[in-house]
Amino acid sequence: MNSDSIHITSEIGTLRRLLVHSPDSSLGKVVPSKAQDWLFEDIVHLDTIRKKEYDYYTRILLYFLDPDKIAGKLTEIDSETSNRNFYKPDNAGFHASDKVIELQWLLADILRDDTIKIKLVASVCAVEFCSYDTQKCLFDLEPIALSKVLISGTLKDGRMLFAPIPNFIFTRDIGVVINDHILLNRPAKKARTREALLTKYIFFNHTLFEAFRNTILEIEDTSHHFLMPKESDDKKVTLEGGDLMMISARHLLIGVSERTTVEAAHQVINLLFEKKIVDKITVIRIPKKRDYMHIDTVFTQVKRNVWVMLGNFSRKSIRKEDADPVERILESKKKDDPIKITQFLRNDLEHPLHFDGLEELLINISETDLKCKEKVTFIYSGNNEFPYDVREQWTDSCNVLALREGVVLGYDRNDKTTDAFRAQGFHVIHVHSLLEDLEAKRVRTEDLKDTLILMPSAELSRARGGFHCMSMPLLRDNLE
Ligand SMILES: NC(=[NH2+])NCCC[C@H](N)C(=O)O
Repeated sequence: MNSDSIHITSEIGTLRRLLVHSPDSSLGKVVPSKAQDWLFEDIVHLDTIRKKEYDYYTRILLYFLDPDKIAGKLTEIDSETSNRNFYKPDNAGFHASDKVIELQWLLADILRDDTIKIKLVASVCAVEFCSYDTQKCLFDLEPIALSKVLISGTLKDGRMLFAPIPNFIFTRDIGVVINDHILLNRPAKKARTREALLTKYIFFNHTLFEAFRNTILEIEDTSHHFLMPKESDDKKVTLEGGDLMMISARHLLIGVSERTTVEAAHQVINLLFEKKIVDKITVIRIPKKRDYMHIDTVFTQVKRNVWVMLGNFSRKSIRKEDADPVERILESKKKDDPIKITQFLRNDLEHPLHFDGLEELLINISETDLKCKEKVTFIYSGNNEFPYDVREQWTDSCNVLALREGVVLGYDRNDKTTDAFRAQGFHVIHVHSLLEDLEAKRVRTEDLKDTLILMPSAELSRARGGFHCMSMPLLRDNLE
């Protein structure tokens, strides 16, 4: 990749390149009593999640980002005899796209260098408390076999060396591209530690990222945290990509949430302002709650002037204007707003701006940053009707991925949210029919406008992330 192969200045510019990880065998190892530790809501059926769900995601991504790999070839790719080899990163028939980039494929690549292999195996063994013998056994593995073990935790003979990392499919959380810089995460949850380690080695060692070595940013714990008598949440530095959104060329959003601490936001602000990478950073504090683990579970952007969000974070619902007076007065006594928004400007740190509600901020972004002249509109989770609003937010109605401005991927199970998309004039199409139309050349990807593409989701949604989480964009066109 050349030096313009990593560049992100918005959430909706045409997507050109991203990092993904398709469900590996470790998803089939989650057991009920462990599911919560491993951050899954339920156990999933491996074959279904791969064949009937995630493979459709791969197909649609390739159709949009790297069509030569797929257009007109689906019958052959998906024939019985092909055995899904096209989708398996360890197989010679793997698509090996450099636009829809699979992390396991990059991992195997860097392991071909013995020096990197020694360092990475030793680091993984240190965090996983492996014996010296296990370390030696890992070092003796071939790069492809080793990449599989480092991810799944299991040897070919079925022996388990350490826990799997089933959340590796949520590549969003490993970091974020901010203009031409890559900010790496520090996971809040132990179950995600190895993901951060593996990707750090990939970014620092794979030739794909050679031109970017000097633009990788990391943040660390401070002496304050080490010296505190007991772990204080806010001084701990944890940061996950789902809480970061590069919303316009000079403006970054940071969520302070269950996963990202105030101290991490503080460090990111100082670091990015010092290096003059952005001019504006807005901190959005949401409740530390499993339901809203990152800000991208609460809202994402669809078009310059269209956002999908959970109505509970709406100023209107906070004020409860429609409630009867007694209820309204009692409610207004509660000081704790569910959301607190503070915007820092690089040139005037002492005078941050405050926003009353999420809509106010998003309208400001559309109008001020993105110079939008049209009316800014909101699509609410579950059409803003209780209990569908919270039910559908739980299954990621607010977590869509924009392939282009106005063309987004979402789950097919969020019916009321889908109705709300329709009501705003969006065309809704299921990925099965879209792929058929594309293969039959009845439609071209560039013809799609204002479209919600519905993706199968029965198993995927149990892992508690949508397509925004399942993507780490590396390159998007700048918005005009
Ligand atoms: N950006 C996101 N919202 N990611 C969702 C991650 C879901 C994952 N099971 C976790 O709890 O960590």
